[in-house]
Amino acid sequence: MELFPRPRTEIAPGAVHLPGWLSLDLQRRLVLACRDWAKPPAGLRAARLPSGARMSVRTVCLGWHWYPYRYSRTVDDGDGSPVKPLPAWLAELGRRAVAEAYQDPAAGESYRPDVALVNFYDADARMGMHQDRDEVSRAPVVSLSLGDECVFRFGNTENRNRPWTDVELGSGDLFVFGGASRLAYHGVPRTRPGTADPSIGMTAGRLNITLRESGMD
Ligand SMILES: O=C(O)CCC(=O)C(=O)O
Ligand SMILES: [Fe+2]
Repeated sequence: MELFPRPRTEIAPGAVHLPGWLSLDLQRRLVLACRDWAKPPAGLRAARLPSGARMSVRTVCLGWHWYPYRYSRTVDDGDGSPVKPLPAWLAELGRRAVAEAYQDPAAGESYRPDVALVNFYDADARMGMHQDRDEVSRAPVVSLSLGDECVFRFGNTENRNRPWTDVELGSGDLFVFGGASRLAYHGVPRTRPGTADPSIGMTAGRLNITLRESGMD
């Protein structure tokens, strides 16, 4: 429980932050599910960038497997296994997230996420500024955070430089970006190790789940 709950904030048009959106029970359920999804086959791995460098963040995908810079039904850059399915309950959580972030039940109804990227950050992991643009659909991205807090840098749609807004994302926070912000550059310059609440079942690190509509079939 936070002593001073933070309010819903529109960071940019179409980009909404809802602090503490997930109950502790749901956070626990998601942590357990992430642990399961992380197992091989088609488990957690650090993607290799075209430069040859590995990402410091480790990722497991559901629904469609993402690797720089495309989607596939199989883990083409890893063990070749079929990607794990995206559970219906997680897609439903995504619909609720969009409805509540935009205070628009119809926007929630029509949201059909079919991809989830589950990212695990250890104390040293970070994510450079990038756009989520490998999806054909321009439906919103739903982001759920668990464990350690982080600095989430939300930039502009033109380039990876300023102007940007640094948002503190804590465990249970929801961030939705769609509409005019759907192609905004964003990244995670740092996490805040040791800030996680162990009662959700995570003793170290940060998890982030993004839900997306691929627009593919
Ligand atoms: O970890 C985050 O909060 C952002 C993750 C992200 O931008 C992505 O997976 O594309
Ligand atoms: Fe992203």
